[in-house]
Order: sequence, then C-alpha cells, then structure tokens
Amino acid sequence: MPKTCFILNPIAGPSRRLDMPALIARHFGAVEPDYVIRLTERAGHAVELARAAAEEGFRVVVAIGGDGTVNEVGRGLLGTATAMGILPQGSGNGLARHLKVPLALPAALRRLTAPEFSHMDVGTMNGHPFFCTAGLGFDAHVSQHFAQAGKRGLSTYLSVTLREYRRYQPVPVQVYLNGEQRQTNCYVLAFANASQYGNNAYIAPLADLRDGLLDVCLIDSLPVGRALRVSLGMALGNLPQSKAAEYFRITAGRVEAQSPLGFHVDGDYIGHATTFDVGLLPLALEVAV
Ligand SMILES: Nc1ncnc2c1ncn2[C@@H]1O[C@H](COP(=O)(O)OP(=O)(O)OP(=O)(O)O)[C@@H](O)[C@H]1O
Repeated sequence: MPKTCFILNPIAGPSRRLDMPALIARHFGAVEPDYVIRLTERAGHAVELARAAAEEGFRVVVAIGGDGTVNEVGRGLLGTATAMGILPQGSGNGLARHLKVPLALPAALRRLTAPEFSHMDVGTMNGHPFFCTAGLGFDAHVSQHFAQAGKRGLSTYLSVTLREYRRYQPVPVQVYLNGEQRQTNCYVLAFANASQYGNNAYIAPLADLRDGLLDVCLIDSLPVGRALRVSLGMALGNLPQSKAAEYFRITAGRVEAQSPLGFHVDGDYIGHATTFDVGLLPLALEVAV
C-alpha cells in the first residue's frame, strides 16, 4: 500500500455527511496507519497541502473533491515525485470519470490501496495548469456566475446555464492554431486535455490524456437549434460527428479577443483577459488510479 496523504475539500459536491475517516480506515487500516487525512480550509489551500505532502515523501496524494480540488492537488504535485489519486466527491468529476475512477467510494478506495501508476499530459492557459479542460466564452461565463450563485450542485449549474444563455453575447476573436490564423466569433472555445467537462458532458470525446495534444472545440454561435444539437452531442459523446462544432488538435495556440473575455480552468472561473496563450506539458503529472 503506498504511503498516502488524503486531501479533503469539505465544500465540494452535493452536501453529504459521510464519515470519510471511517471509510478510509476501513480500507487503509486504522492501526498504525500509513496515511494521513488533511482538510482544506480555503480555496487554494490544497496546492500548499499537496506540495507539503510531496516534500514529506508521500508516494500518493489523493484529492477528495471535484475537478477544482483535483486542479489544486495536481498543481501542487507538478515537478515532484508524488502521484495524484482521486476520490470523486465533486459535482462533475470530469477527470475522475475520464480516468475511469469508480464513483462509488468503497470501490475507489479499494483501487487506491494498490493503484496503477501512469503519467498524463497537463494543459496550460495563460500559465494556469489544467488537467481536464480550460476554455473561453460561454462555459467560462457560466463558471463565473455559478461561483456567485451561493449554491452548488447540478441543478444550480443547469439553472445558471439556462439563465445566462439568454443573456450571453459572443466576442470576436483572432485564433492562431497550428500556424493558421482565423477570425471568428467565440461562443465557446474549449481546450480539452480530457474528454469531458464532468457529468459525462463530452466536449471532446476523442481527447486523450497521453497523446501530447489538446483537442480544441470551437462553437462560433449558438442559436437554439444548434444549442440543442450541441447538448445532445455532448450527452451522446458524438459532438464531432454532429458538425455543430469544429475541432482541431494542437500542442500550442493563441487567442486574441476584441474585448475582455472570461476564462476558466477545470471549471473554475479565473478572470477576464484579451490574450490567451495555451500550451501543453507532455506527461507532466503522475497519476495513481
Ligand atoms: N475549505 C474550503 N472552503 C471554501 N472553498 C474551498 C475549500 N477548499 C477548497 N475550496 C474550493 O472549492 C472549489 C470547488 O471544489 P471542487 O471543484 O472540487 O468541487 P465541485 O465544484 O463540487 O466539483 P466539480 O468541479 O467536479 O464540479 C474549488 O475551486 C476550491 O478552490
């Protein structure tokens, strides 16, 4: 059993009152255990906790939460010899689903007692690492308003999405991908390292965590008929075939927006900017799943 540090985000996901220490003890042992559990106290704290655990020599640091927690733990572990595990406790759990981590906690914990180790690519957006997806436009706009909603969970997310759909206006952008330049509107410009946003919403179903490439999904406008095709395509995992979105594969890209545009990494709204540099760090993070 690898020496493991669990980092628990107590606010992630739909509120549940699980006795996590007892569940972990059942699988990892309660007598002289070779693991610790540490709770985050604020946003950003998991980066520091993960980095400290790597310095203490833990072989695996497990993020207990959703993609925001995974992002923080992953950032803390970049450049260290410690692997990241995931106990999915978020609302969307995009990376966990992509990596086929069991969503049922007992099964996920069992796997962590003897995990498989491998490396995955890491994306960067204006220097912010991402493990699942990053994006500009409507999805970032929704992340921003979701963060301000005061409530979390899927139903809040869906109601914010519908409300903001009626208000959102796309922004003209210059996009530089694979040495080609194009002028377009950015309704959604998603950069996918993993295939989905979470909740099996497949924005880039062919994305591969180990191919050294980011899959780019461009949607330049979203009238109602196309919005329905995009939603269905994301749910069925056949958005590329539906022709409701355009796809590219890149190792690096740049976007220049005519006016400030919001961006997110791994579902968390970061801020607004007018230039965006996107890159990839091949196989930069070790994962234990
Ligand atoms: N103790 C804390 N108090 C407040 N916020 C926290 C705390 N610990 C972590 N956070 C923040 O909580 C945010 C949400 O966490 P996370 O993304 O893991 O859950 P989620 O949004 O429910 O799941 P998903 O991203 O899979 O939908 C993260 O951005 C993180 O920075």
